[in-house]
Amino acid sequence: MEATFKRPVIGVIGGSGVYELEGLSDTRWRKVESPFGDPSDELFFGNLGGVEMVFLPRHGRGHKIPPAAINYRANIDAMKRAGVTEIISVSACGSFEEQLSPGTFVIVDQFIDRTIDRKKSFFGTGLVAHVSLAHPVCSRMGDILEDAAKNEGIKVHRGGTYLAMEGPQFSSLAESELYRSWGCQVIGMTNMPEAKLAREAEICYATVAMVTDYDCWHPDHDNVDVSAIITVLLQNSENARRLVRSVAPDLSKRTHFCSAGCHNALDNALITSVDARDPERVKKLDAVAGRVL
Ligand SMILES: CSC[C@H]1O[C@H](OP(=O)(O)O)[C@H](O)[C@@H]1O
Ligand SMILES: Nc1ncnc2[nH]cnc12
Repeated sequence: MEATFKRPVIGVIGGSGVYELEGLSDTRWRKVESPFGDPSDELFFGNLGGVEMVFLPRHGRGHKIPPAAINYRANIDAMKRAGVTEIISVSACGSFEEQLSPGTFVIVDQFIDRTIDRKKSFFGTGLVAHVSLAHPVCSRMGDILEDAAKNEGIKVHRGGTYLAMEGPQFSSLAESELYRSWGCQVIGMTNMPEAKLAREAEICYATVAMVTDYDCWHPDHDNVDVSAIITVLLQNSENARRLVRSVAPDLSKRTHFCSAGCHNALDNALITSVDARDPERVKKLDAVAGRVL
């Protein structure tokens, strides 16, 4: 079915240390029901100079949910139901490179998924789909985020591979060295399967990975711990807020579907013949895949 153009609604998924989005008007927290279960929290709706915004704290307000227990499917499904067309993921991360020092914002462009115990697809038995993840983040959003960060005087690095680990423990030194030898730039515990699910839901997705530490490989820096991460995050939260405020109007200027193809990710993805589909699964996919069902 032809896609119908929907006006941009900017979603923000806030990670560690980012539990609210200030500076919006007409704000309200509202529960959004999902057939995939409970999202991490209510969604926070608001308006930023005419731009519709929807915010979700990934770990819930008060940081109650660990990375592996986050219901990523419910979160993305709820965002889709709320009309969100592009998601900015704001995440804390460890750095594998000397020059990516704490405080640097990395606009990630690739992922390696080492998570093991998470639901990673909306599809499955009864309705099988395979989307492309060759380019797992939206390059158009990446361009806008990079320009905005530079304009705001934020130290930004364009491109980089985010190693998604299962956690909740941080890496061993051997793992940290392994990921460095693979050429990864940053490490975190949450952006997979989030990015995969956003792609299946045809929502543009971009990660702003805020470096908080050097994990445990750097001989001149202490091994990462939560208090060090929070200290850096608090120092950087104003930068994160300025970046979001600065990109929202630019993202909302889009008058066509995403030029990078995110809004058409399901065009050639479904493989189960119509008569073999499980009606129950099809029903749950009304928001995520209704366009192609
Ligand atoms: C608080 S330390 C580890 C924690 O921080 C990152 O969370 P998020 O990606 O939501 O900012 C990392 O992925 C871990 O979940
Ligand atoms: N070193 C690290 N490893 C995993 N997740 C992180 N989040 C912030 N720093 C991290």
